[in-house]
Amino acid sequence: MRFWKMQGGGNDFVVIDGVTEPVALSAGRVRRLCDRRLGVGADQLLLVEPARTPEEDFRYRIFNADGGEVEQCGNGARAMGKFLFEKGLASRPEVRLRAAKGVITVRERPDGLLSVDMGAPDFDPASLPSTCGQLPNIDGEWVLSVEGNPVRLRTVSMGNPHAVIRVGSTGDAPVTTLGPKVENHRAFPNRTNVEFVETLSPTHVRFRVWERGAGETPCCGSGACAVVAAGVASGALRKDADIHVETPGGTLTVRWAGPGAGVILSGTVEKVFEGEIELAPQEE
Ligand SMILES: N[C@H](CCC[C@H](N)C(=O)O)C(=O)O
Repeated sequence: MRFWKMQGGGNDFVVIDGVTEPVALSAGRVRRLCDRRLGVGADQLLLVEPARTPEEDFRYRIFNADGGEVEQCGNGARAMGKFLFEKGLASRPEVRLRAAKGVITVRERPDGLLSVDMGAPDFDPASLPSTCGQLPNIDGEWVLSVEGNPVRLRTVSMGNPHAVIRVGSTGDAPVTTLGPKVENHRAFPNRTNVEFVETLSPTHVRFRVWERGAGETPCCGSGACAVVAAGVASGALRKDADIHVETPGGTLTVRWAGPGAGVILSGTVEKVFEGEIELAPQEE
C-alpha cells in the first residue's frame, strides 16, 4: 500500500489515496499503519475518496491511531489539501472536503500556508455528544466531577468533541493524568478530546492536548479551533482577530468572527516522505 507521511505542527499523518483506486481499511490495518514500531507511525490516518455529491470535491475520512473512525481533523484537512494539490488530484488554490459533519474548504494561501474553514463551533454540550448540560455551570463552564474532584470545562464541538480546561500554566498541566480520565468519562458517550489552555493575552494562547484515540499529541487543529472559540465566547480572546495559538509542536493562527461564522485555521504542513508498506491479508 502506497502512502505519504505528512505533519503539521508535529501532528503526524499517514495519507492514503483512495481516489485513484479504492482502499479497504479495517481498524486492525489502521492500527498497524499508525503503529510507531510495527508500521509507519502516525497520530491519525487520512483517506481521501471520490466525491458523492456536487457539494464536495472529495470525501475525507479520518481514523485515529486506535483504529476508530472520527468526525473531523483540522491539521489533517490541511495536510490532505496539500496532498491533493501536489498529486494533481485537485487544482490550487482550494478544495472542498466532505468530512463526517459537513463540507470544509481548504485553501493554499499565497504565503504557502494551508488554511481551512472548519465550520461553526457548537457549544451545546449535547452536540458532542455529552451529558454535561445536566451539570452545575459556573461562568459558562460545566463543573464535571472526576474521581470526586471538580473540573471546570467548556464543551465545544467542531464536528468532533472537545473539552477545554483552563490552566495557569501548560507546563505542569495534568495532560497525561487528567486527560485520559476526561476522555473516557461517562459524560462523553463517544469520548472526547481534552485541551489544557493558558491564555497569555486577548490574541495569544498556549495549549496542550490529550487527543481522543491518540493520547497527547504535539498539536491539534480542531483543538486549536475549540480553544479559540471557547476563549472568544468567554471574552478572554478577541473576536474576529488572528489569534496566535502556541502548541508544543508549533504555532497555528486561528480566527473566529463569532456566532454563525466558521473558525479559520491556518498553519504550515509538510510532506515528510512517501513510501510503500506490505500488509498481511489477515489485516483486512
Ligand atoms: N483525535 C481527534 C481526531 C484528530 C484531531 C486532530 N489531530 C486535529 O488536527 O484536529 C478526535 O478523535 O476527534
